[in-house]
Amino acid sequence: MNGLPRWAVLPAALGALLVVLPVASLLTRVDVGSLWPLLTSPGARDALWLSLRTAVVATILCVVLGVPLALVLARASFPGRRVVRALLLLPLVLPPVVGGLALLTLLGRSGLLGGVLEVIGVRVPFTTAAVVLAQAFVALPFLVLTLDGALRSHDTAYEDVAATLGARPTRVLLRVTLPALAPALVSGTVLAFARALGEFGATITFAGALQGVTQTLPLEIYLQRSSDPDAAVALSLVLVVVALAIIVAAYGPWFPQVPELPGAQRPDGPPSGPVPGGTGTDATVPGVTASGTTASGAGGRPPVPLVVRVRVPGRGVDISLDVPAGEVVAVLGPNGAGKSTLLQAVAGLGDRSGDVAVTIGDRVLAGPRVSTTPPRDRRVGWLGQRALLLRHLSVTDNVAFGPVSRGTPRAAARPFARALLSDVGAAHLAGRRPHELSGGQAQRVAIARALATDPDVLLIDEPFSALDVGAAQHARLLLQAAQRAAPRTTLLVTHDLLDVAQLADRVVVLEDGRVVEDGPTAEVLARPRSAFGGRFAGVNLLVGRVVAVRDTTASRAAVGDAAAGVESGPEGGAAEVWAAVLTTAFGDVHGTTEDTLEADAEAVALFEPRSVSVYRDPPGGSPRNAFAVVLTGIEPHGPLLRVWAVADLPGAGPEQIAADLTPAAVAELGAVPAERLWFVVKAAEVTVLHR
Ligand SMILES: Nc1ncnc2c1ncn2[C@@H]1O[C@H](COP(=O)(O)OP(=O)(O)OP(=O)(O)O)[C@@H](O)[C@H]1O
Repeated sequence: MNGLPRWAVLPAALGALLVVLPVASLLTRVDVGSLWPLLTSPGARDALWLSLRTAVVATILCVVLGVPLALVLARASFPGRRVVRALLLLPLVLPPVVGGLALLTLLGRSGLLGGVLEVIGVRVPFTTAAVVLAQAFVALPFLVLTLDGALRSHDTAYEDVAATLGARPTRVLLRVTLPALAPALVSGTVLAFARALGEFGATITFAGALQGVTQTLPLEIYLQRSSDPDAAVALSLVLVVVALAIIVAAYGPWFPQVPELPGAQRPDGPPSGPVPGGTGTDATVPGVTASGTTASGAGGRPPVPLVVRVRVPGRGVDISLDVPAGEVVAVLGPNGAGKSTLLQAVAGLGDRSGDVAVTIGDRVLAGPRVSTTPPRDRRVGWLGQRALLLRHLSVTDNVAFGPVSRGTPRAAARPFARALLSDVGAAHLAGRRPHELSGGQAQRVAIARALATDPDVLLIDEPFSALDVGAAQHARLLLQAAQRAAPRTTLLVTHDLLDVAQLADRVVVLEDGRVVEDGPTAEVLARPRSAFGGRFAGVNLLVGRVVAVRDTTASRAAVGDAAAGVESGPEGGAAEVWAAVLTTAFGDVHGTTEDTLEADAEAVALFEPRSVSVYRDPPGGSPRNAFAVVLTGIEPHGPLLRVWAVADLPGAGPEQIAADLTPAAVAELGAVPAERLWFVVKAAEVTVLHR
C-alpha cells in the first residue's frame, strides 16, 4: 500500500459495505423457487420491456443532445456559460419528483408549452414519450458533465494539427475529438443509461403508472411492494442484474483505455529503420526517391514566398518577416520571445487577438479588411515537438488523414500514404498503431503526415527536442533530404545548433517580441550580433557603444578622429583592421573591427570562451581586456569546464560571460560561486561588429 495512510482503510471498507451490503441482503431474500413465474408474469415482462425501450431511447436522446451541449459548454465562449453549466447540475441535486413537477408545468395541459401542443393535438404527459422525457431530464447531466470535464482537460493540439491537415470542424469532431474522448463518452453514456433505467420520481409524477405504457420496472417494483413484497424483491433482482450487466459491458476489459498521448510514445530506442550513413548524401537518406523527388509530390509545385506581420500589443509582440520562396528560416529566441506566437499566426491557430497579416504566395490569408482564412484552408503544415498521431488510427491512416480531409478518396490516399512512409523509412510501420511506435518512429510518421498534404509553408516547432541524439539526427536528415528534393518555405523554431546548422538558410533571432537579428545562417553563427545569438553560437557577446576607433595603421585615437577615420576609411586594402573600444556592462572592451563604425553607434564585441583566462588578481602589462567579475557557476563543456560570471560593477545586470578552462586549471583556481575574479582576454581575440 504505497503511500496510502492506514487510517483510510477503515472508512474505505465501510463505504464499500454501505453499497454492497444492502444489495447482498436483497439477494438473500430472493425466493429462487418462485422467481421464474414472477419474472415471466405479464406485468413484470411489460415493465422490463418498457424500461429497456424507454431507457435506450432516453439515452440516445441524451447522446444526440448532450454531446453538442458538452462541446458548446467546453469550447464556445459566451456570456453566462458558467450559469448554464450550474443550471445543468440541477437535475442531479433536485429530488426527481420536483423534476417531474417541472416537466408537468411545462408540458402539462395548462403548462407553458403544453397548452400550445394541446391545440395541435399533441399530448405528452402520461404517455410513453413522457417516460422518455422524464428519464432524459434526470440522465442528461450525467453525460454532459462527464464529457464537459473530459473536453476541458483534453489537449486541443490534436485538433489543431488536424485542422492544419485540412479537416473541417465536423471531421475534426468525429475523427479526432470524439475518438480521443471515447472513454469519457462511454462512461457518460453508461451513467445516463443506468440513471434512466432506475428513474422513478420524475416518471411517476409526469407519466403516471399505466401498465405497458408508462409503468416502468422501478414503478412496478414500487407498486408491487405493498401487495406482493416477494415479487418486488424478485423484480429488484432483475434491475440489479440488468444494471450489473451494463456496468460489466461498459467497463469490461474491452473498455477503451485512458488515451495515451501519441507523441509521448515509448521512450526512444535507436530508430529501428535504416539510419542514414555518414556521407550525408541524398542517396543514403530515405525521404528521397531515385528520381530525386519526394512522394509528397511537392516537386510539381514551385515554392512560394511567405510574408507575415504579427502585432499583439497584449503580448508585447511586433514581428515582421519576409521569407523568400523555398527558404528555411530558423527562428531563435529565449522563452517568451514570441516564436510560438509567430508560428500560430501563420497557421491561423491560437489566440486571434492583435493585428495579423499573412500572405503566402499570392493568397492573402489574414490582414486588414480581409476575412481570416481558417487553418484548414491555409495549406500550412505543422510539425511539433510531439508527434500528435491519432491513437485510434493506424500509421497509414494517420498519414492519409490529410489527403482524405482534402477530398482524396481513401482508396487513393492509402497507397499514397504508404509510399510516403516508405520515403521516410517507415514502410514497416504502416500497419501499427501510434502507441506501438518509439518517439523517433512517431516523429518520422509525423514528418510523412505533414508532407502528405504538400503544404506551401511548413511550420516546425522544436521537432526533435524530445528525441535521443540518433533519432533526432535521422529525422533531421529526412527533413533536409525532403527540402533538397523539393524546397519548401519553412519556419523552424528551435533551440538546437544542429537544426540550425543543418536545415536553416537564414536565422532570425527574436527577443522581447521583436526581431533583433536576421541574417544568413553562417554569418549569424560566426558573427552573431544579438545577445541570444551570441549565447546560441557559443561565443561571449557584449553589447555596447563605440567610444573610440583607431586605424591600426595610423595613430588616431580620439573619438572625433575615429569618426573621421571611419567615414574616409583606412587607406590601402590590406590594412582594413581597426582597433575599436566599446563601453559595455563589463566596462570598456578593446577589440578589432573590419566594420565601418561610427562614434557612439551600437556595436557588439565577440570573443570565444576559450580565449578567456581567469585570475584571482588584476593582471598588469600587455594591452588586454580585464573584466572584474563575480563567479556564478561552473558546468561541464566537452572535455573542459565552462565558468560563468557576471560583471562586478555597480548596477551590473544579469548578463553573463563565460571562460572555458581545463579541469586542472579550475582546480588550481579553487574558485567557488559568488567569488570575485578577473576574466582576461587579449584585444586581438575580440571582434567588434556593428549591430
Ligand atoms: N495565451 C496567452 N495569453 C497571453 N499572453 C501570452 C499567451 N501565450 C503567450 N503569451 C505571451 O506572449 C509572449 C510571447 O510568447 P510565445 O509563447 O510566443 O513565446 P515563445 O518564444 O514561443 O516562448 P517559448 O520558447 O517559451 O515557447 C510572452 O510574453 C508570453 O508571456
